[in-house]
Amino acid sequence: MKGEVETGLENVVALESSITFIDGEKGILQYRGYDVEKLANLTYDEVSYLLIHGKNPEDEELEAYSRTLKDERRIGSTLIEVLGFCNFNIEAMDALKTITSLMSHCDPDLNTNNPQANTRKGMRMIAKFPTIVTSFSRLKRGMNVIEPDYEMSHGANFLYMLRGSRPTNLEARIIESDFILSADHELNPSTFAARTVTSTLSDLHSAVIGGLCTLKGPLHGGARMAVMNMLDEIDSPKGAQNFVLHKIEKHEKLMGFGHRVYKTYDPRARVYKQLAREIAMEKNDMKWFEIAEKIEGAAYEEYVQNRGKPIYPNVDFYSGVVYKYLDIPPKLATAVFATGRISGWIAHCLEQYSDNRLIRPRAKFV
Ligand SMILES: CC(=O)SCCNC(=O)CCNC(=O)[C@H](O)C(C)(C)COP(=O)(O)OP(=O)(O)OC[C@H]1O[C@@H](n2cnc3c(N)ncnc32)[C@H](O)[C@@H]1OP(=O)(O)O
Ligand SMILES: O=C([O-])CC(=O)C(=O)O
Repeated sequence: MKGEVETGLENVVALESSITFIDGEKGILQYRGYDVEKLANLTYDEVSYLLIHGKNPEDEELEAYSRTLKDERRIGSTLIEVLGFCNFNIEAMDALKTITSLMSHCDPDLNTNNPQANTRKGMRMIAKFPTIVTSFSRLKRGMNVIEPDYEMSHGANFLYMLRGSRPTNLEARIIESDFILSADHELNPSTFAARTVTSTLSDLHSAVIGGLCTLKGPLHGGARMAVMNMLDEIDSPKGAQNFVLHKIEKHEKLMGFGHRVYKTYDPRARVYKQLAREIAMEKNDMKWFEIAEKIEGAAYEEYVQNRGKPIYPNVDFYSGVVYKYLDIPPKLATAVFATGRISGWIAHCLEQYSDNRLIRPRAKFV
């Protein structure tokens, strides 16, 4: 056995991948060689195709990809019935993992594990996640489930199914960018989990369930829900400074801040901050944005003063602010993140299957 224990596998390079590049010192993030800031202006379908197929789609390829995703949006009455049985005190993530598991039973490619079948299975999950999450949310609020629209964009249809009314153009644009910005992030914990499941040659639904269970934790995607709860708790820009000081005094983590890889501002947080500003202005309600800016300012100053170095917002911070403005309930936040992340998981699982070696590190016995 070589080497010392790297706790949390920090800086351990576990595999080669041609999907996503991160420079954590400079704050650069690229999917398939393209800066995420630019990709955030495309459609989710385009970026999903890019991640999964490793190239930009030709017009007709995008047309066909998008058509399949739209046509696959519907979930059957059995899945809706089971959603109805889910405990409504749970987070949408728990419903999503239950339904993903059940969905595998109904998948026509259930027992096939080749690249074509896995791409089809992956596309079904990408298409149906918005329907599952929004249906759960509506049932939880005692409302009827909305049939998907088969023409709207991925993002616009998500908000339509959540609310039962069409979103504004800006809202539709913002949720589309949200799904793109959330879509992939190299070997983050949930993707690593999904790849580990894949590396045993288990099936794609199992790998995605592994990803969902991992994303849910508050140190990972669960921080997005925690950020929304924090905004509610602070409730006014005046309360932000004290909130941050209190966290430092109690040696508690500030949710939506810090990152294993970024030593500087997370490039996605910068885009989310701009989106949050735009939606706040459209709604003529700067409250959540101002609270967030105060938290960010206080976190920077107080951590420099108390710990000698700043902490910066990560992807979960301003996305939580954006969700406040989109009226996404906190218990839905991490499942909305997963609705974007699913394309990244599928891309990584396909890459893993295509050149597989069992992922199996060692422990140092003590
Ligand atoms: C989609 C995503 O997963 S993005 C991350 C979402 N998670 C969060 O926002 C939760 C809050 N953040 C954190 O817990 C961490 O920053 C993590 C889990 C993201 C990264 O963790 P690690 O790389 O293991 O860093 P670790 O937790 O060891 O922190 C290193 C130092 O920075 C401090 N630190 C890191 N993040 C924070 C934070 N959010 N608030 C306060 N201090 C922090 C730690 O206390 C530690 O200080 P010390 O060296 O004085 O003990
Ligand atoms: O990369 C990570 O460790 C966490 C993260 O930002 C993500 O999954 O988007």
